[in-house]
Amino acid sequence: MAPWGYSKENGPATWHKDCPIANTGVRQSPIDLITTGQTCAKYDSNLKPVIVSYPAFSEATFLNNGHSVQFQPSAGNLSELSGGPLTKKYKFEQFHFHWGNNDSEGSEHRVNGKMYPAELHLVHWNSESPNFSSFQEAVGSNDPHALCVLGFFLKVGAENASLKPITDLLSKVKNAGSSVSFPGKFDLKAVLPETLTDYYTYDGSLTTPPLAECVKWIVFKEPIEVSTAQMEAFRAVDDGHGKPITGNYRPPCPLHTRTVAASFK
Ligand SMILES: NS(=O)(=O)N=C1NCCCN1
Ligand SMILES: [Zn+2]
Repeated sequence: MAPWGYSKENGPATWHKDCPIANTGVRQSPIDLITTGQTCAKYDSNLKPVIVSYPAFSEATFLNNGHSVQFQPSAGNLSELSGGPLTKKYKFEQFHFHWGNNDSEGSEHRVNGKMYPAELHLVHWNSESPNFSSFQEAVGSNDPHALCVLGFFLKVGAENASLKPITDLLSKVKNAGSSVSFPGKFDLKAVLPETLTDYYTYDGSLTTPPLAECVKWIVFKEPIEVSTAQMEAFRAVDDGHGKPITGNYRPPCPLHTRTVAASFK
């Protein structure tokens, strides 16, 4: 089968052919985060702020893999995540983005049906588990919380100086399969809001094949601002078939019996 993607021929509606869990899974991601009514997110006063320890990365690869652009530091990186709903420490693996070809679509998670123009995912794996000792092993582990992904919505506004080193690099990885070694240091901490207190959290999956149901999702309420020019830079990245990636987001999946917790009222 042709590698998966987001076109009519290989997009989310076809992924079940190689990944049956796409249709049979009961904890698939993304979801629509509903804030009022029956199945809405429930405030949980026990939810603490998320704690990140992200020393500036000094060595990383920035890659266009044909379905997103991802920033992956070298194996030695010491960046860690804890707190929030987590009981363990997680190691940073990579970050990547999902976006649309206009400002009314692009995020994977939605809030009361509203999509943002893009969504940033920071991917981590549980580094304290006795059952695996790498990201790839974590994905294949069947552990319900092997991974933790932090999701941040992007909205159009002022230019984001902290993300500029990334958005300025997009033209260098325009072609699918291309990658560059990230020049200099990158301070991911500076991209994030200062306090990581207000978020939704639920048990879900990877939103791309293999769609493994091993992710503790933490999606932050406050969007991060980027400029129109920065959004346009994402929309110029190619998918390997000579076309721009025009919407690398999976539609929302059924909640089934899951509940969503909110760390804020
Ligand atoms: N969009 S997602 O859920 O983070 N999906 C991922 N798939 C494999 C690599 C890490 N992330
Ligand atoms: Zn993602």
